[in-house]
Amino acid sequence: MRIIDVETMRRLEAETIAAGTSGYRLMRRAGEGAAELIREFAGNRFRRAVVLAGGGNNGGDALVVAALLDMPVTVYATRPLTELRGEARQAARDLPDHVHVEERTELDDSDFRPGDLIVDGLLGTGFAGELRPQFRNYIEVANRSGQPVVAMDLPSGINGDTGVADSGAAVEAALTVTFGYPKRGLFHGDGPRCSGRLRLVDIGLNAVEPGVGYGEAFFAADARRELPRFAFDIHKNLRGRLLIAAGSREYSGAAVLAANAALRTGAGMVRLAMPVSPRLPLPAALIFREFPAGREGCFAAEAARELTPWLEASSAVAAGSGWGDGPGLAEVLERLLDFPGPLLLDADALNLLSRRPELRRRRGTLVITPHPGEAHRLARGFGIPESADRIEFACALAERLHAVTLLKGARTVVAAPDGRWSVNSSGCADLAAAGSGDVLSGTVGALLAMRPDAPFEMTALGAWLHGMAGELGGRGLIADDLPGLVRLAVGGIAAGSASF
Ligand SMILES: NC(=O)C1=CN([C@@H]2O[C@H](COP(=O)(O)OP(=O)(O)OC[C@H]3O[C@@H](n4cnc5c(N)ncnc54)[C@H](OP(=O)(O)O)[C@@H]3O)[C@@H](O)[C@H]2O)[C@@H](O)CC1
Ligand SMILES: Nc1ncnc2c1ncn2[C@@H]1O[C@H](COP(=O)(O)OP(=O)(O)O)[C@@H](O)[C@H]1O
Ligand SMILES: [K+]
Repeated sequence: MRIIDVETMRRLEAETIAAGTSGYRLMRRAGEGAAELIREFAGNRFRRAVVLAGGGNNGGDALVVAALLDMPVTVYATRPLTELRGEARQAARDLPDHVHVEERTELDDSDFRPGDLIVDGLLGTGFAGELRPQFRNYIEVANRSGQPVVAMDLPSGINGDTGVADSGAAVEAALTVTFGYPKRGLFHGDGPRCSGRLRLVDIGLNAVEPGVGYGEAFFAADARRELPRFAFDIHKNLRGRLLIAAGSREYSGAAVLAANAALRTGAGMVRLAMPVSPRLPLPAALIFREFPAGREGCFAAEAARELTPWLEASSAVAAGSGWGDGPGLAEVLERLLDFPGPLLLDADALNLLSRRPELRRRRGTLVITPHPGEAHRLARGFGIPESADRIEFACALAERLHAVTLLKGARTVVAAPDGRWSVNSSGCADLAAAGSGDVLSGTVGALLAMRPDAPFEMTALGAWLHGMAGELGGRGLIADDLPGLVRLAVGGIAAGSASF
């Protein structure tokens, strides 16, 4: 989905309205979509919704939500609802009697209590200039309450174009529901930190013209389009044959996590090559072999030659998780780089490549999945200037290494050597846990094995499925849980579920 700036958003709204859809119709669609997502997010955890309504259309969206929630609702309005204009005025008129409205110049801590779900409809794309004291007060008290906030369109206080909280205060949302198209500010500056989980509601805006906009963000609709679909009578050999070359004596768990994830993502056949026998039980569905190890418990150089029959039997390879560091690994890496299909390199394979950039030659597609530390080492090794802007940095790595580059973190970026890039919308802080990257490498590897011809799309899809698995797991998640949750995310998308 194309990322756009505020001016383009206004133009598309105006054009859609001129083409015959009323502004209020658009606002209703936004509010209805948001209310549905809030119901799903909230479950039965909350006793009351507190809706913060500013004086513009962002407030109007929140009033539509207030009318639709099936729990007690209190609206704190920054100005009398009778002073609202246009569509927001209409939304105020349509509020049912049971919604309790208070016009408040100021809020204090006692205005929120445990069991509240806060809806932020203070400021959206119309926010400009210095935050007025009343809005700053609303934002600060809401953040201080510790109750989860769902932001309408943008977290209030965030500039829709730059993502910067220019006035030093912005809503820290648990969930942001953005309307029509994702705005640029959600992906820069304070945007990723303040927006929390991200969802998009289609409000039927005119389509953005090709070439307009700024890059792509990957949402559930993109996952629905990209997920490989199989004929009813497919054979396992056509569902992707992945070789995972991973692990060491010290880090055998990494290999097992990657293998589980690849199987649960739906690869037809997964082979796991390790330099040791894992101390953990392996899934029976896995094909496993122990390869020669050096003294330090890592792959020995002889493993490079012995891998040949397995490489010939595979449609993609994922390598590097838990490799550790040993003298034989460079030869193994060289052998893998000769593999003609897609090769995913992660973790220690990337660190090795950073130290030995001359090894970078390739017949097939290379996909790299660095976390920020590994990306930093690659930048040093390959002489790439580091950029504080993660999108720019991922693009520079992709271009220099001629590799589809997945730069991990909140709002993971996937960049292609040809300049395309896509920011992932799914994911949450619960993914910041040991082993979660190993699962990602198995998931992306499986998708590359299924669709070797679409490495950029499959890598972006893998990031989305992994992020969604994290969201499904939530607090207390450990990497061992993730493969099963990836399966649920894949299953939900494949079955056309309305969730996500
Ligand atoms: N149009 C459509 O069809 C659709 C629009 N949609 C929704 O509308 C949103 C855009 O609405 P918008 O343009 O009304 O602006 P909005 O974000 O509510 O902000 C304006 C308000 O903020 C105030 N304000 C401004 N600066 C301020 C400051 N520094 N400090 C404090 N206050 C400040 C300003 O106050 P005023 O200057 O009027 O006193 C005014 O009250 C968009 O994000 C989306 O949610 C969806 O429903 C889809 C259909
Ligand atoms: N704050 C966060 N929000 C969303 N995703 C995150 C966050 N922190 C980490 N992740 C994701 O978790 C994974 C961590 O991978 P990595 O750092 O390689 O972990 P490990 O090496 O322990 O497996 C990546 O997919 C990354 O994008
Ligand atoms: K908002």
